[in-house]
Amino acid sequence: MARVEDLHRSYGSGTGAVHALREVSFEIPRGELVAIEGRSGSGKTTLLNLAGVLDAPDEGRITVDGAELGGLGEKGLLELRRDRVGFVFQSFGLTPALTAAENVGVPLRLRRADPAEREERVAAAVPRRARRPRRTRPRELSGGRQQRVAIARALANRPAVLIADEPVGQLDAETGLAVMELLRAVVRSENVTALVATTTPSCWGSPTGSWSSATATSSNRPDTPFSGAGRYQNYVKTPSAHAPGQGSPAGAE
Ligand SMILES: Nc1ncnc2c1ncn2[C@@H]1O[C@H](COP(=O)(O)OP(=O)(O)OP(=O)(O)O)[C@@H](O)[C@H]1O
Repeated sequence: MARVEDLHRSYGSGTGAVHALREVSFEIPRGELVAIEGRSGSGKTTLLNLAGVLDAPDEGRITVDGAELGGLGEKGLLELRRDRVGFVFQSFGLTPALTAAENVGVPLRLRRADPAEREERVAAAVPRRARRPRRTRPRELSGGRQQRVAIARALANRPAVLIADEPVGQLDAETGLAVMELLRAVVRSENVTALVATTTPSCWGSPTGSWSSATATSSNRPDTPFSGAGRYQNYVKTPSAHAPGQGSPAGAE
């Protein structure tokens, strides 16, 4: 469970101050994904940076699995960011010199996970039968494949929170939909809380049939950039429609 309460974040001061977020509140249970939609400049990245512990709010509280981030010291925040948060970026952010499997293993190495656990997690994400992506370097993979590897890397440490900033922004519509389906599936199978920003709501497809949608709470004031065009949209998948390919994102096509 991730809970955001009354978040404020401004940049600059005086007449030049930009109030990127004001009075933003919502909560996301484990195993659910919240899409943050909004035009460019509406504060999506600011919100993701706060939720991903890359930045601190001016006011407000963020709680992950009952632990309030403001109460953690520098060391605690560093460990939380390293071990409990997974990041997915628009431009994939894979290390070019490493193979796909080695990229997936990076967070486990940073945490000094033992080799057996590393192999087990990498094998789950990039199955041995998927030899090509396993041994291939990122530049030899399609954009969709690269993003699948990046998602596997983000989940390698079994994080509590998955942060994705425009994860399909560089993919064509069809590939983007497939990657979004994968994200929805792994959020369920890995029981992670996911926060996904997008300026392109169409990439979500329509929440019909096995999908239901509900709007999460937010109490932005009308003059904030976020309230102008941003909204929180929570797509919840019904348990009866579990997608295949869970747990092996880089191996699933
Ligand atoms: N470091 C900063 N210094 C000053 N202003 C900033 C800074 N970062 C963001 N802003 C401003 O805060 C507002 C929100 O920016 P943010 O990047 O969070 O929006 P966004 O919705 O993610 O936009 P985009 O979709 O273009 O990435 C914008 O007006 C932006 O110019």
